[in-house]
Amino acid sequence: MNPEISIIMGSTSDWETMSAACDVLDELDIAYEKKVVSAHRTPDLMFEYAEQARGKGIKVIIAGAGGAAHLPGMVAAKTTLPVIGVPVQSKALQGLDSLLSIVQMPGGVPVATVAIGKAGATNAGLLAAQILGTYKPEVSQRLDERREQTRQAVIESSEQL
Ligand SMILES: Nc1c(C(=O)O)ncn1[C@@H]1O[C@H](COP(=O)(O)O)[C@@H](O)[C@H]1O
Repeated sequence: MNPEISIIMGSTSDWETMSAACDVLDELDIAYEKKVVSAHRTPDLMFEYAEQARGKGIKVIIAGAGGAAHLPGMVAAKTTLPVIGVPVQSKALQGLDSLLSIVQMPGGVPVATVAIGKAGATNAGLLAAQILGTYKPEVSQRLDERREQTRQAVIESSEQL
């Protein structure tokens, strides 16, 4: 089965963060593809990738980048597939630069931006799954089960406090 979710990142150094999105999709048994694509370093590849994504059957793109994080916005400029942007934590500015580069898109070209770092990448995976869940009942059922596990874990942790 062709993957319906694409996870792209500006560098292999983003993997530590972006692997959290992959972990969630693995847990939910959702197929995805992952790739390093950079608006700055491989601009032609980035354009080609964004233009061809829909034709390949991709439904949602998760794009993570750090620093001058133009990748999510530039991909969003080349496709009307939903793009979820993950601000990777940078060394110099702790990811505030990444966040602001991704979140402040001009009107007309949205990027759904999540929080900085691994927790944001986890939520990006969940949000992508939730989008698939709007038309795939088996996915929304797995998401409901995961929510229930989270609820139970909080109750148990409270009892052990
Ligand atoms: N922000 C971007 C883009 C882009 O937006 O196209 N391409 C790479 N990068 C970011 O540069 C940081 C450092 O990359 P290196 O570790 O390879 O030097 C990474 O966080 C990457 O996402």
